[in-house]
Amino acid sequence: LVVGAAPVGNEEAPASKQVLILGGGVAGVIAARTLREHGINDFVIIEARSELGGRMRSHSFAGHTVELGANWIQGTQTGSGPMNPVLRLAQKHKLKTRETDFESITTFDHTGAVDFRDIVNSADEAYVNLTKAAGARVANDLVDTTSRTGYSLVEAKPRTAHEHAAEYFSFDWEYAQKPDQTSWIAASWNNNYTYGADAGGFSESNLFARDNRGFKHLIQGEAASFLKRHQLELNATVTRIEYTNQGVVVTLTDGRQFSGLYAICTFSLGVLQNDDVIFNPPLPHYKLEAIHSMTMATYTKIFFKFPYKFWFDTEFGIYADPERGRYPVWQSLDLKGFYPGSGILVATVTGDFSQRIEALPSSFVREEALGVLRTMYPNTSIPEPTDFYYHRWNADPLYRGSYSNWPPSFFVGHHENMRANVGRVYFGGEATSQKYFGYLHGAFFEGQDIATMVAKCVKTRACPQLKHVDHVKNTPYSQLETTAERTRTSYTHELVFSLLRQLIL
Ligand SMILES: Cc1cc2nc3c(=O)[nH]c(=O)nc-3n(C[C@H](O)[C@H](O)[C@H](O)COP(=O)(O)OP(=O)(O)OC[C@H]3O[C@@H](n4cnc5c(N)ncnc54)[C@H](O)[C@@H]3O)c2cc1C
Repeated sequence: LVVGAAPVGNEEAPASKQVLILGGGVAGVIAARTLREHGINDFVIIEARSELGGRMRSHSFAGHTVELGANWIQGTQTGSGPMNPVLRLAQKHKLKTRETDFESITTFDHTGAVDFRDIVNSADEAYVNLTKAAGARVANDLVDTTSRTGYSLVEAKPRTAHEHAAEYFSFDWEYAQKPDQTSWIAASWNNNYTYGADAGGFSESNLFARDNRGFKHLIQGEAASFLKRHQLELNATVTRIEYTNQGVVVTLTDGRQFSGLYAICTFSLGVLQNDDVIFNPPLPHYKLEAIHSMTMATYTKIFFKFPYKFWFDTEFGIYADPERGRYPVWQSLDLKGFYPGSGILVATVTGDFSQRIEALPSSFVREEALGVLRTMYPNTSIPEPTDFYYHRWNADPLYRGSYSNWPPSFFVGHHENMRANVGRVYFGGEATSQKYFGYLHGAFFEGQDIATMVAKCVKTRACPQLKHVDHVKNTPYSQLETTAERTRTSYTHELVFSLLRQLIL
């Protein structure tokens, strides 16, 4: 395929391809499919790994296929309402799934099994109240703040280990970060657009992929249905992207170059944040501010294979450790409808705790997590696991985390800037989805939307420039000065009064 890249100058250079699609995850494959639907076949997907799928990543573990990355179709469809496009793909490719029952839980603390399911239910209610209150804030044009503030204002203030574990299960386990680190308003719309049928979302249902071909099969199967061999370049890692208003040239680690009239970059937010790919000219300041203001969170699944099942018969075990976020969620795959008889138990950790275990040797993490199981089952002799694995998403240079999360200091203007094109490089992936950031369907819609736009560019050469704002602005400083002035004045008055008081006394 290709190569002798055309130089990128001031005039439109003869390009090897009309469109370069950088990355072969959901966004990249759906972008390719969309271009094809618009009659554009002169494109190539450039993917670093030896297969398509990206963060849909399965792993052969103890004789079964488990998912290191995405596992659930989150939100399906309510009646004839909007349908999650990932569900449509799953149906087309006959993916085996199983509905998850989040109420099927057993609860534990440092003394063993203790029933605090009522507290878990209250935390679920608090989460619903949190999202409702966020809606009221939007209606009243109030500023965003942290989800922690939101929880406090709806009077959900976890104090005990049980309350923290319950809150974790309904919040951190979804966003991969704490309420303190997460926007209140964006987290709520992200939830509502996915799960809230009355807010235009899909449904509350979550389908767990449990297919021996792997969840990735739906994207690989889809690619196989339309992609030609010459439209795909695997084992091709991009190190450099040179761009102008006339074209794009990318350079790979092995020195090969590809040129295109346009490029769609679907690399994760983490990859963009970590300078794993160099842009030339460097990305403009507004773009960099946006990229570095969103968070690439981390969600880690820790897989154990035991010689036999000794644990709960529910789908989940919730463990309340005195330290919040320390191995709080355990999911059994050794269940009817999942992988019965498999002996597989999965613990999940997120956020800072994920980063911590990524920095530790696997043997240490294995013992630490086994220690938690011994705490949960003080009267049971826990057998030695015969297999153990977790993926270090944060250290992985192709992802640098698991999925994006919206922090409270990230504004809608920032998000527009994240999505905005620079020259002829367009950006699309889960993180550029304003409604569905973090999710597979976010990546799907972005791949589709950006490719539709680029298809128009190719056909008409009249290319829409995506909106960006040069400066994401705060409250006008003139108003702040007035306030500061006022504060200073009253402070001075207080000082004078206090000195006078001292003199008098
Ligand atoms: C642990 C975990 C659990 C998750 N759970 C769920 C879930 O249950 N449900 C859900 O909806 N979502 C879930 N997600 C999120 C979901 O997986 C992502 O939103 C989605 O897969 C992102 O797709 P994408 O195409 O935007 O990005 P990616 O999948 O990251 O695709 C980008 C591609 O670019 C490639 N690449 C990166 N750098 C380079 C380079 N320099 N050169 C060439 N190629 C490069 C990568 O290999 C990758 O294939 C989870 C993710 C993780 C990690």
